[in-house]
Amino acid sequence: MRVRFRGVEVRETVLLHGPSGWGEFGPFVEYADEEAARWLTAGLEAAWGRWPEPVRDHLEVNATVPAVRPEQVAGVLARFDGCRTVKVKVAERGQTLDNDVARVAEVRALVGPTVSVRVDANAAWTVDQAREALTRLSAYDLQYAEQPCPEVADLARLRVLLARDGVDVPIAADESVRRAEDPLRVAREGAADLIVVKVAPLGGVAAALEIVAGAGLPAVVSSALDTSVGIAAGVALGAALPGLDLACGLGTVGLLAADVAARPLVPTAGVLTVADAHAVVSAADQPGLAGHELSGSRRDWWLERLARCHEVL
Ligand SMILES: O=C(O)CCC(=O)C1=CC=C[C@@H](O)[C@@H]1C(=O)O
Ligand SMILES: [Mg+2]
Repeated sequence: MRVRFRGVEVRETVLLHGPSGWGEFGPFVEYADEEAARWLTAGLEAAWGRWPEPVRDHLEVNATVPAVRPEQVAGVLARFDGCRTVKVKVAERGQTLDNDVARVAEVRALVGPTVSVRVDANAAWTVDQAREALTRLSAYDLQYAEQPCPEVADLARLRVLLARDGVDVPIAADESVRRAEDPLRVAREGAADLIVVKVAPLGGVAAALEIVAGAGLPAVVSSALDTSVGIAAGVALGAALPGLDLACGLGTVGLLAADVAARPLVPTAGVLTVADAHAVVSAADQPGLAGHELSGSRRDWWLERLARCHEVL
């Protein structure tokens, strides 16, 4: 990683190659096999299966700003060409609400009033903390707040409290969808205004499409910090969604210090195209692989994990 993101400094992943092209298997290292196995299903779908037909040929993508200091924000934004939406990480462990306010204020000052700004707390706040934080951050005009609190019931309660306070910040569910036993519960309980969907944690493009249909809420497709190969699957999902009004969090290849593809899937003029994603997945080779291969015990660890997850399927 160029800068630390969700505690990750070095991103490791496995690329699979099958008759349909390249797939990715890169569950975060702390995930147990049962959860990681869904990521394998997604990788196998990409390399051996078929994705649904696209209904659009490009997607708008958001810039993603990790929990950096305000003086680092301009440098991060410079890596996202033409993005009209910015997502800012907040509630990072070891930081304060003042740090979040300073970062979001810097983003808003740099992008001006017409760009949309959203925040992602990764389930780090209690309801009271979220209420206080979003009340302060709403001064910077937020498009939405992603997973402010961990529990579905907390999200539902927060929505009621914010409405009562007159704080207009919609709530998006991410972990409550991708890490939940029941990904539709958040929709059933009225706990979110929209959902964030990610191909790998949800077990593939087809599975994610079903969840969006079942939820009946607007959806945003986001990455799992994948290489261009995994991002291509995200583009396939975004391209197949019947409705898509918001920018997708698929611009994260620029957060990696290096990528595997000859033409990395980074947004140009704020968009990613289905044609470019298709080119990555169907390439004969991924040239970056040669420079980034794992060896020794890390390689063994991934191969053993792959085998164990395959057993779970
Ligand atoms: O949505 C984006 O802008 C980028 C992707 C992103 O934020 C994430 C990718 C991978 C892991 C997550 O912690 C994080 C997220 O929570 O959405
Ligand atoms: Mg999130």
